[in-house]
Amino acid sequence: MLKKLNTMYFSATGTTKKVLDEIAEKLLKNIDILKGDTIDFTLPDIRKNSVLFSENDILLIGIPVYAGRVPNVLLKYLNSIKGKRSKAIPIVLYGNRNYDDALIELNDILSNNGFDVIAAASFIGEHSFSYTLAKNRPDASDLSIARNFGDEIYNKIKKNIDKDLNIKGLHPYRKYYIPKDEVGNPVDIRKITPKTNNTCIDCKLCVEICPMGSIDYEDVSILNGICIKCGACIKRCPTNSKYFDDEGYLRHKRELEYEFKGRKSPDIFI
Ligand SMILES: Cc1cc2nc3c(=O)[nH]c(=O)nc-3n(C[C@H](O)[C@H](O)[C@H](O)COP(=O)(O)O)c2cc1C
Repeated sequence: MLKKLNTMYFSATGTTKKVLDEIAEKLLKNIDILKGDTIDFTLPDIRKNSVLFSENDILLIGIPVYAGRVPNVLLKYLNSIKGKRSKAIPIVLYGNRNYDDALIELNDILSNNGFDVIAAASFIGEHSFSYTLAKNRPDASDLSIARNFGDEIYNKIKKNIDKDLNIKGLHPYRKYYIPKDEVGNPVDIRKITPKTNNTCIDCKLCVEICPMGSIDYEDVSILNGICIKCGACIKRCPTNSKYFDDEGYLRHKRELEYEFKGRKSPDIFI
C-alpha cells in the first residue's frame, strides 16, 4: 500500500513529542510505511510556512490541550495545513485535568482542510504549570498504549477499515476553561509573565525556545510579546532561573495539583 508517514507537533515541554515519536516509530516498523517529513512547529518561524499533503500521505499530528481546547495561538497555523484526501491522526496531550473539546476541535480542523481522520487519541503529560501533576508522564504504561495504538492504526490502514470514530467532545465547543479564585470568581492568568532570578547565566536558551519568540535577547528578563504559560522557559532553564510569582496563578496550580491527583488514562478512538 506504500504510504508516507509525516509527523507534526507543537511541544513546549516535550510530552506531546514523546507520545508522537513512540507512535511513529511503531508505524515505521512496517515496510510499506515510508518516513515522510517531521515538522516541529513549536517555534514561531516554522509556523510561517504552509504545508500541503497528498493522497498517499498520512499525517500524525499532536498538540497540547490549553484551557480544554486547541491552543488558540495555533488555530491560524493549523488551518493552513492542507490535505488532499490525506489520512490524519490527531493526538492531544493534557495535564490530567481534562481535554474537554480539544480533540474534537483538532479533528474538525483537519476534516475541514482535506483530511480523512482515521484514528485519534488523548494522552496525559506532566502539566505545564507543575512538577507534580501527572509527574513524569507519559510514562512506560502510556508509551506501551502508544505503541499498541501504532499497531491498531496500521491494521486499520492495511485493511482499509472505514468506521465512525465517535471522538469525545461537544458541539458547539465549550468555552475556554477559566481558573477560579477561592470564592469562585474568574482569574485571568493571560497577562502574567515569568520572572527571572539572579541565578540566570544569560545562556539565551529561553530566548531560543520560547514558542512565541517573546523573550528579549539583550535582556532575558524582558518580554516583548505574549506569554502563553507553556512552561518551556521555566522547565528547561538549566539554572531554574525563571518562575511565576503571581498569587492567582500559583493558587490555580495548587488547586489543579490537589483536585486532579487521580490518574487518568489515555483515550483511543479507532
Ligand atoms: C495555558 C495552558 C493551559 C492548559 N490547559 C489544560 C487543560 O485545560 N487541561 C489539562 O488537563 N491540561 C492543561 N494544560 C497542560 C498541558 O496540556 C499539558 O501539560 C501538556 O502535556 C503539555 O504538552 P507539551 O509538553 O508537549 O508542551 C495546560 C497548559 C497550559 C500551558
